[in-house]
Amino acid sequence: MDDFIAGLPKAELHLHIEGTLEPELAFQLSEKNGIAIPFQSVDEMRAAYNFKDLQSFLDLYYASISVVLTEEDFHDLTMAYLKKAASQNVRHTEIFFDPQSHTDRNIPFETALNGITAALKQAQTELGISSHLILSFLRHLSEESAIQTLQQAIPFREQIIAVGLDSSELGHPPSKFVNVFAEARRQGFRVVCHAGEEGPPEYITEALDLLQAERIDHGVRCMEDAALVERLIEEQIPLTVCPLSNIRLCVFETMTEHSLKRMLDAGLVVSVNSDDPPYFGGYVNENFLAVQEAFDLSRDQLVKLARNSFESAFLTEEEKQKLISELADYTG
Ligand SMILES: Nc1ncnc2[nH]cnc12
Ligand SMILES: [Zn+2]
Repeated sequence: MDDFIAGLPKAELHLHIEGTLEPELAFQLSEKNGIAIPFQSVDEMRAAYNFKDLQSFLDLYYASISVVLTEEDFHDLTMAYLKKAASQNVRHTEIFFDPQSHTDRNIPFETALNGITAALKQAQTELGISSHLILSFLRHLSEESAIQTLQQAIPFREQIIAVGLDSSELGHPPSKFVNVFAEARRQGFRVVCHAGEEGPPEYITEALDLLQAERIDHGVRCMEDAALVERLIEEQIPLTVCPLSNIRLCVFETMTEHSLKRMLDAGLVVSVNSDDPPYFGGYVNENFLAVQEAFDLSRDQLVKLARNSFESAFLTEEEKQKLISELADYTG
């Protein structure tokens, strides 16, 4: 099954570029930029990836990104992820970036954006991997701050396909961001939203009703609300699930308790993604492998998850069909 998963064509739709910083690159950038990190070695840094909940992870995630400063740093960070993704046969990826985590440390919006987009373009030609970029607002900050961030994004509208909402979920419901999402939709951005990771199913409903989210990131707690599950199936709302992330952040105690298999069996449009791979112990293929092993998934079920990833992407019908036919030809 390892080889079957390795070669399976797939899309990755839930990936935070800031969360792809490997300790090795963090140390290189720390030295280059003269910014200290509170670890003596790569091993010590990796050993700190031991979280009790989402917030304990976010504290380290925001502290670690402080070493990434220049356009070149953002380019190198993004290129490292894209090379890894291409090596795992990711054919298309939709990447989050958190501009407020950079503008709040006086890095101009366009420094992060230009570095990331240069890498996306380079990877399209050199690695044959296509990508879209999603601007994610930090929900622990104010709506006013999100509005300012949206304004900074307007000149770069063509380079950003969608807006999303991430960071500390509990206590920061989608309803806090109704105005900024309404304006983003007016500007032509597609809409996604992290909901139902640590937060209750009501946050998923709010994301759909109040933000008009077209895709839910995580959404694993939808299974607590049968009417919501029915709605998500009826409306074919995709859910980008991140199995290893959910275990490392203690959303579920063990993989066999994870809701992914129940979600798949119910007919929800679920895909498998890595979220913040070095922090959670694996890129997309390690996530596929973990759920395959926990639930003894068949080849057909793995193909279904890969097909869902293409169906859920912000691609044209023609682009989707091309990738789906590549998947149909795949025999492992
Ligand atoms: N899993 C996650 N949930 C919320 N915000 C995040 N930012 C990076 N990873 C995240
Ligand atoms: Zn996420």
